[in-house]
Amino acid sequence: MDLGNHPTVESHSDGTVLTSAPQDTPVDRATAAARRVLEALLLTDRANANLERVAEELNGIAEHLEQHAPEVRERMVDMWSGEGVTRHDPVTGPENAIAPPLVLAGMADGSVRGEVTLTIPYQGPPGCVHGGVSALLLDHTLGVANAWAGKDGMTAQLNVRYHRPTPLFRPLTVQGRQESVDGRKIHTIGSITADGEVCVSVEGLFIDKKVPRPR
Ligand SMILES: CCCCCCCC(=O)SCCNC(=O)CCNC(=O)[C@H](O)C(C)(C)COP(=O)(O)OP(=O)(O)OC[C@H]1O[C@@H](n2cnc3c(N)ncnc32)[C@H](O)[C@@H]1OP(=O)(O)O
Repeated sequence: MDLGNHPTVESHSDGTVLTSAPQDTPVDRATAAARRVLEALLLTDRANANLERVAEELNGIAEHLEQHAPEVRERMVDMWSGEGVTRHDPVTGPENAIAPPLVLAGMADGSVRGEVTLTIPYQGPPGCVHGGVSALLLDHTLGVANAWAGKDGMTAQLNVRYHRPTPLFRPLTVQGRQESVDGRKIHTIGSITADGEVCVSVEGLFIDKKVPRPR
C-alpha cells in the first residue's frame, strides 16, 4: 500500500497519534450519528419502535447522500489524497460508520497501541466480540505498526490465536509491533487484552508491496 508520508518512530515522538481522531466537523458528526443508529437499531424494542418510519427516514437520508455523490473513481482519489492517515478505513476511520473507531498511538519502543470499547454491533458469542472483528482490528493495527516502524506491506498471512473470549462493553487494549524484516518479508505481532489478560494474539506476515493510490 502507498501510505504517503506516514509518521515513523524515527521521525516522531512517543505517543504520536497515528490515526485520524474524530473531530467536530459535519462529516464526523454525521458518521458518529450513523454509528449511533447502527447500535440503536440492534437495541431497540422491535415490537414498539416505529421501524416503518425509521426505514422511510433512513432511506430519505441515503437518497440525499447519493444525490450528492461524485463518481466513485473521483471519490477514491479524494479518499486517498491525505498524508498517510486514512479517514475511511473500517477500523480507525472517523468517516466510516462501521469503524469503532480505534485511535492508535505510536510508542518510542516501536509499538503502537490504542484503547477501545466494543458494543453490540461487534458481537459474536453472547456478550463477546466476534472473532472476525478481533482479526480485523489486529490486521489493521499490525499494518499501522509496520508504517510506524518505517516498512510496511500487504498482509500475506495472519495467524490468530483466541485465548479467551473478548468481552464487549469493557475497555480493550489493542497493540502491535514489528518484530523483524527479512528482505520483502515483514513479521509483526499484536494482541488484544482486557483487564490485563490476553484475549487474542496474532502473528502476521506482510510482504513489501505497494498498491498505488488512485489518481
Ligand atoms: C496504515 C494502514 C494499515 C492498513 C493495513 C491493512 C492490511 C490489509 O488489509 S492488506 C489487504 C489484505 N491482503 C491482500 O489483499 C494481499 C493479497 N496478496 C497479494 O497482494 C500478494 O500475493 C502478496 C502481496 C501477499 C505477495 O506479493 P508478491 O509480490 O506476489 O510476492 P511474491 O513475489 O510471490 O513473494 C515474495 C516472497 O513472499 C513469500 N510469500 C508471498 N505470499 C506469501 C504468503 N501468503 N505466505 C507465505 N509467504 C508468502 C513468497 O514465497 C516469496 O518468498 P521468497 O522471496 O523467499 O521466495
